[in-house]
Amino acid sequence: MRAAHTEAQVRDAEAALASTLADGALMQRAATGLAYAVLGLLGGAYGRRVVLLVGSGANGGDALHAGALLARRGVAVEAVLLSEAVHAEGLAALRAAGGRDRGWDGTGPRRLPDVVVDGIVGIGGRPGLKPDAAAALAAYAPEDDTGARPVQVVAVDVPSGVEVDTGRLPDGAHVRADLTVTFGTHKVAHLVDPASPACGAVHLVDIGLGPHLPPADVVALQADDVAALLPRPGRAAHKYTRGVVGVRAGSGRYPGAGLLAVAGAASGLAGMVRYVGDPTVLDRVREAHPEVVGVGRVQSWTVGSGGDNRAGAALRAALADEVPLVVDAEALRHLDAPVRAEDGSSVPAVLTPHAGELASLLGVERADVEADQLAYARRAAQRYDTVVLLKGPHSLVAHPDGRVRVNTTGPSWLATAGAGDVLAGLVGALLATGLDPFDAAAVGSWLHGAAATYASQGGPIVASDVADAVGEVVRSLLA
Ligand SMILES: NC(=O)C1=CN([C@@H]2O[C@H](COP(=O)(O)OP(=O)(O)OC[C@H]3O[C@@H](n4cnc5c(N)ncnc54)[C@H](O)[C@@H]3O)[C@@H](O)[C@H]2O)[C@@H](O)CC1
Ligand SMILES: [K+]
Repeated sequence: MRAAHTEAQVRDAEAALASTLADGALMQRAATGLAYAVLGLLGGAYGRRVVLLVGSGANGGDALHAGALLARRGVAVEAVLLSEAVHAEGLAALRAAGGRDRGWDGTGPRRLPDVVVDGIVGIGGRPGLKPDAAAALAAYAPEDDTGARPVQVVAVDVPSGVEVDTGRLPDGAHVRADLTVTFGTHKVAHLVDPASPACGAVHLVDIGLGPHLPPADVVALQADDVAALLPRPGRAAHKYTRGVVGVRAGSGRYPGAGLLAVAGAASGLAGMVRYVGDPTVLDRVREAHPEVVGVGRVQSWTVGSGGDNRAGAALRAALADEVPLVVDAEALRHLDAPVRAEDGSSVPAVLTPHAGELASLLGVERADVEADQLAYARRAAQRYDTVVLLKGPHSLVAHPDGRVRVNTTGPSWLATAGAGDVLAGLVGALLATGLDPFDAAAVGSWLHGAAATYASQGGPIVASDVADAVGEVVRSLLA
């Protein structure tokens, strides 16, 4: 499990740990990890040039101490001090090791360095960069019109300027890193979009914080977590004990969505798939998936993918069964908050909106959701009193109690028509096997992304490729 903590949680844990250690020991651990990560990126020391952008706090102190270690190894290190007052011990260490420093006077370098280290601000930073910091960054790590850079940028702890606890980006400038070296635990911004791409690759340095950290509210499941949650048929299993998933999706207008939702549901995780819906879709489903059967009892429903104006009726029919369900696409438009069966009892559900659909569920603008995904996913989970899977490059699975699982699997090629239909069917199948909605949504989105990676191999894919690859991913997890 990759855990992401908030600034306050990190500060409490650091205080508890620091009280057991000599002064400055934690910063030394952080700076050493940072220096070795930079050395790895440089691929050597002699002849390499590193510039440190240094702000007023301990984040700048990390950069200065790492710079000292790099300078002792033979790297040419120059610190650009962006504040009158920087970490005094760090600066002394850098100077003693032969590193140079200068203030920022608006003039850029004669020759660009190999790596720029962003020690402007860490978890104590306010959003955005001050004009001096933004100008120094642009001078030492210039970008062309496409955003490409000749210089690699390593962020200390977090890319300066991003919002650490929310994953939001500021209105103004922020650092865009190739590598972020963080300490003790991940921070929310490392996992949550739109901030997470600004972190580049994230490298975690263990500074001994683990025992002092509380359970994280924001986590990302890893392969072993998913393997542990995967349903496996017992020795005495038969198709009904493994779970029956029903699909009410697709329409005369969008027959393919029905087929793809069935393909996701028919990944082999549940014991049986039923399709209930448009007769023309049913014929095509039977042709493509001869194992799929018609009306009967189910342990879960997937409703709404590629639906038409009958999606409301399909949703009501599914809710009436009072089994767990996935509510997707068109069916989302017919949901009341909180999600309840007709008799008022609560029904375990997973809503699977993309940002636009989540915006409609909450009566806000799509751009607002995209800018503040964590907050809006949590708000929807609370308002609808159910698990919400907000689909995106890093999909969020939000529980009404505030916990969130971030999905980090899947290539950009997964942004393809019908991929959401496959996901809805897959999560429905996992619900049928008995996983609770939070687990089914998180495991489903992890498998969906991993299947896309497997199918893509770095190239283009279509949605049915994703469904076809789920079995292979499950096999490798179980191996
Ligand atoms: N606390 C600890 O025990 C450890 C902290 N570490 C480092 O310490 C960092 C946190 O240090 P600090 O609490 O000193 O805070 P920061 O270094 O994040 O920065 C806070 C300082 O920057 C100024 N500032 C805030 N927003 C700014 C902005 N947008 N532009 C320019 N200046 C701004 C503030 O006035 C304050 O002086 C962590 O991110 C990590 O890098 C590590 O050394 C590990 C140990
Ligand atoms: K930073």
